[in-house]
Amino acid sequence: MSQTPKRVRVHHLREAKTRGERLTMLTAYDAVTARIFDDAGVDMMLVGDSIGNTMHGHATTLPVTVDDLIPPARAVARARQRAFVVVDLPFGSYEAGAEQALGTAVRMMKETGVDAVKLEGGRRVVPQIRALTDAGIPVVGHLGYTPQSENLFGGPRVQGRGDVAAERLSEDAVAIVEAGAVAVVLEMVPAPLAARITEIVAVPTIGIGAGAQCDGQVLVWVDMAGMTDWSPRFAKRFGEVGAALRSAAAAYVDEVRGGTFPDAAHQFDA
Ligand SMILES: Nc1nc(=O)c2c([nH]1)NC[C@@H]1CN(c3ccc(C(=O)N[C@@H](CCC(=O)O)C(=O)O)cc3)CN21
Ligand SMILES: CC(C)C(=O)C(=O)O
Ligand SMILES: [Mg+2]
Repeated sequence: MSQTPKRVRVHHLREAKTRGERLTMLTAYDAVTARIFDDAGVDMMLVGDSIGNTMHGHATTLPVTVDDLIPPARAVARARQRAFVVVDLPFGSYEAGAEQALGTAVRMMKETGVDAVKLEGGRRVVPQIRALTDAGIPVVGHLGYTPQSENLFGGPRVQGRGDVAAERLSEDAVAIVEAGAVAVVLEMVPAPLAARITEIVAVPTIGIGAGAQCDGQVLVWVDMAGMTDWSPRFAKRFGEVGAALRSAAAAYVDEVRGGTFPDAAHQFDA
């Protein structure tokens, strides 16, 4: 008899950090993959705005809307048995201020069943994080290279190099944690700086291209599984699922064309 595993809840994140247990996070955009990742023991699933450049065929995350993210977030939350589910607040849905962020986040919570929302930025989003936290909505922060600001950064670049930038990034981390962030994603941050931020904040840091000293790691699942021709340097391919899928589809095409599928086992008698 299979038992439903105990759900990862917000307080488990801080407990994992205290115990020195590393947290694992992957993106998920649908129920099929969410079930597989949950079953594999992934602690947290992110319905990321990376759905834009992965599943929706955009070049970046910028065109992604709240309406784009709600159905996938609902599917992942529904499929989840154990993992903590987070949805990104997409570009343009929270920057204007606490009121806009609250409207977006409340809608996400009401319509999807996720556990938390994630938004990008440091001190500039402190009022938003405070308002959501006050409303009972857990917020995950995101610092370093924040892809929604790629036009300002001039592309994907490591953030926090040099003493001044490192100090600014550390202060941003402290500020968003003080505002209520329950975890902080650190993207493309020099490993020693990510290690220092990990030491000074009480909530878990989740790294992506931020070294091994973070409290957890996150990857975009299509990068992790080897579904694409190219992925960022920090993303290791842990499988060749793209090649496996291509070969399954090619075998299907061959058998249909050759008349060997469907066979007796896959059709119905009169
Ligand atoms: N598939 C995918 N994987 C990701 O990790 C990811 C997304 N999509 N979309 C949202 C953001 C955007 N990210 C990106 C996108 C591009 C690079 C990139 O082009 N990196 C180059 C240069 C890095 C450097 O300056 O050293 C690389 O060669 O890795 C990195 C992170 C990370 N996130
Ligand atoms: C890269 C991760 C952290 C993310 O924000 C996303 O997948 O959208
Ligand atoms: Mg994102």
